[in-house]
Amino acid sequence: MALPVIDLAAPMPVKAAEVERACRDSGFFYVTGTGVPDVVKLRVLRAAREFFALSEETKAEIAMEHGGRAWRGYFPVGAELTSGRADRKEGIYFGTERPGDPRPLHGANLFPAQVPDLRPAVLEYIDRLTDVAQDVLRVVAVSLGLDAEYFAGGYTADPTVLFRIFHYPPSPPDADDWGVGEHTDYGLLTLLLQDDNGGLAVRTQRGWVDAPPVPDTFVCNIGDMLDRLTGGWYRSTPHRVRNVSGNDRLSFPFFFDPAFDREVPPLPPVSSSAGSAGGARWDGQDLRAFTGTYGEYLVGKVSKVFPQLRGELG
Ligand SMILES: O=C(O)CCC(=O)C(=O)O
Ligand SMILES: [Fe+2]
Repeated sequence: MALPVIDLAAPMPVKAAEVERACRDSGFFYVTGTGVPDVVKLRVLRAAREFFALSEETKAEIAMEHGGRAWRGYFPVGAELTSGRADRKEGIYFGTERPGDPRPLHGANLFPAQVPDLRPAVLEYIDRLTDVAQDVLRVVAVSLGLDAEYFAGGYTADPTVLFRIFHYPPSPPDADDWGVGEHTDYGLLTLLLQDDNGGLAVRTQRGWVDAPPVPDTFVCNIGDMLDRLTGGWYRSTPHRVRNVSGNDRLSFPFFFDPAFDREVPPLPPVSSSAGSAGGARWDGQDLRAFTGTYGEYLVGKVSKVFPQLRGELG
């Protein structure tokens, strides 16, 4: 029942077969052998913990309201919605540091003066994880019968990178709200670092399966774009979080998505049964029906998450 662990240092044919199996099954697996040093993870964990311990007033100095259309900054507990319902979490939104880039969801990050190490920690983490994501996509490409550089030379040559740090306060055991309500991710690939507390669960074909922390790994999951590109051959699977550990939980999802200005047409079918393989999607949406750039798709999605900021994205 446990989710598989895939070693990125394994020979390509081995890892490609494992990735294919995992992506057709739940779309969730762990990656190890990524080469990301512990210090890079510890540094971002430590700085995040320091940030969330600040007063609400201090944290609000980098509130998302100050991030404009770059869609960056801090949001307090209860401000972010999943499927219209408030999540029990607070967090900070980041992305690739690109001061002056006027596109929605691009631009400069907001960093807190009170935790000076957060800036270098986050920027280093984003750099490292960008390399890991390109590596995972090489394996995904090969698993689909494509050239290893298919993504890096195309959809993700200039990727849309969003990085978030979440703090989930403890939920009582009988809570009926969620840290993050059930959802799928929007893009190609998500890589998640989490602390020791657990709480993430995945809705597989066999029922809900926990994705607890596993040392020296990231949780990796396929997003809607890869589901769409493969006509449902690879599944973007619903997941949710409830932190019943009794402790404060920190998690670090890194979203790796197609270039903002690119159209994302479906790939050629990988097999005669691909396209119908997945059956109806969990939310009844037909991802293949979408046309336009990835940016248009993404802006439509995120404006539902923070309705009060919708105007910024216009
Ligand atoms: O915090 C987690 O474990 C998962 C977060 C998540 O699913 C998301 O941000 O899309
Ligand atoms: Fe997610």
